[in-house]
Amino acid sequence: MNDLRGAFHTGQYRNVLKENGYSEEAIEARVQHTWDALFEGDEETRIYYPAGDDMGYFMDTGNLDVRTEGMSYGMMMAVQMDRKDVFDRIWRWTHKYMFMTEGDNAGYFAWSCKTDGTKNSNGPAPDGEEFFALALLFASHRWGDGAEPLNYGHQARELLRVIIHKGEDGIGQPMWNPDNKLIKFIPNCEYSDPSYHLPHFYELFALWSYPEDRAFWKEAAQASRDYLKIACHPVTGLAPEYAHYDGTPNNDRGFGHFFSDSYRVAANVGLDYEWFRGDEWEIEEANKLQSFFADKTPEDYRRYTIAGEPFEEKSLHPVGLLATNAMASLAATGPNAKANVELFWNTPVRTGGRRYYDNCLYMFTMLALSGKFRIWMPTDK
Ligand SMILES: O[C@@H]1[C@@H](O)[C@H](O[C@@H]2CO[C@@H](O[C@@H]3CO[C@@H](O)[C@H](O)[C@H]3O)[C@H](O)[C@H]2O)OC[C@H]1O
Repeated sequence: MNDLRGAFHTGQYRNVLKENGYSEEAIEARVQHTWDALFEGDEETRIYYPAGDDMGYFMDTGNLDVRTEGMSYGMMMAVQMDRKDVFDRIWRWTHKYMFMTEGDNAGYFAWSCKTDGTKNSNGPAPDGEEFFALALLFASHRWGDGAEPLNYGHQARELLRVIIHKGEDGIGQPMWNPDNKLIKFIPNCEYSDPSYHLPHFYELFALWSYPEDRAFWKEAAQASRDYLKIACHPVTGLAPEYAHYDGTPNNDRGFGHFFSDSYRVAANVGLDYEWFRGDEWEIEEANKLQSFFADKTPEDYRRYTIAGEPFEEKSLHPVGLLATNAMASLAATGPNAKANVELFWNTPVRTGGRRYYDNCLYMFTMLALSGKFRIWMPTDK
C-alpha cells in the first residue's frame, strides 16, 4: 500500500481487458496501436501535430482549434505512456500560446486558440487547468524537473494556487467556489459541470500542492463526491452537461441534458473507484449508467434528458460515449460490465472530422482498462 495519507490506494491497477479474456500481447498491441493512431497516424485518425522544432498541439478536429482540454489530455496520455518528448512539446506550446499574463484571467490558460497560436478567447475552461496540474505533477515525479517551463512541479503548484486563490486581491475569479469547494464551469459563473469533478485528482493535489492549499483540496475531493450524487439522476445515472450547485440541471443555454460533456462522468467515477475506492455510490452509478445503455446501440445514441427521454438529435460522439461507459467497468459490478468492455474492444478509434473528442476518451479508456492509467508517485523517478 502506498502512503497517500489517509486516502485509500492499493497501488495495484486492474487489467480489466485481461480479466475479460484478452491476452496481454493483444492488449499491449492495442494500447500502442491507439497511441500510434492518435499521435503518429494519418489524417484519418491523428489529433496530435508537431509544430516547429520543439512544440506540438492537439487539434479539435471538429472545431479546428486547439483547446486546453485536449492539450491537457495529451499531456496526461504522454506521461502515462512515458513519452517525455511529446509531453514537453505540448506543454511548451501551451505555455507559449495559451497562458495569459494580463487581465482578469492572468495566470489561467486561454481555453481555445487557433493552430497558429492566436487566442480565440481570453477566458479559461477549468477542466484544462485541473488536467494540466496533475499531468505536470506526474511528469515531475516520473522524469524530474528541468528548466522553465519544464520545471513541472513548480508549474503545477503555482497553477493549483492560482485556480483556488484568484480574486482574493480583487482581480478576477477563482475556478472553485471557495465556500462550497465545487469547481465552476468557468470562473465568472456560479454553476458547475458535473464532468469537471475529479475527486481522484484532488486527493493527489491534497498531497502535492503548496502546504497551505492541501486542506482545500481534501475538502474539494469530498465536496465533488457528494455533488456527483446529487447531479446524477437517481434512476438512469445520467448527468447533465451543466448543473446548478444543488445538482439540478442548468438548461439556461441548452446544456441541461445528457450530451457530450456528460460522458466523462462515467470515466471519472470509474477511475476514482480504481484509484481510491472513492465512494461505494460509484458502483451504483456505474451500474445504472450501463443498465441505461444496455438496450441501445451506438448508431442510435441520442441526446437524453437526465431522466432518459431521448431527443431526435443523435450523439455527436458515440465512440466517446461507448468508451466512457466501458471505463465505468472499473467500478461496475452489474451484468453489463463485461458487454461494455467487449463493445469497446470491438470498436476501432474514430476516423474523420469529429474524431478528436471521441479518440481522447477512447485513449483514456484504453489506458484505464489495461491498468496503465496510474498514479505516479514522487518515489517513481
Ligand atoms: O463557452 C466555453 C465552453 O464551450 C468551453 O468549454 C470547453 C469546450 O467544451 C468542452 O468539451 C467539448 C465537448 O464537446 C466536444 O464536441 C468538443 O470537441 C469538446 O471540446 C470542454 O470540456 C470545455 O473545456 O469552456 C470555456 C467557455 O467559455
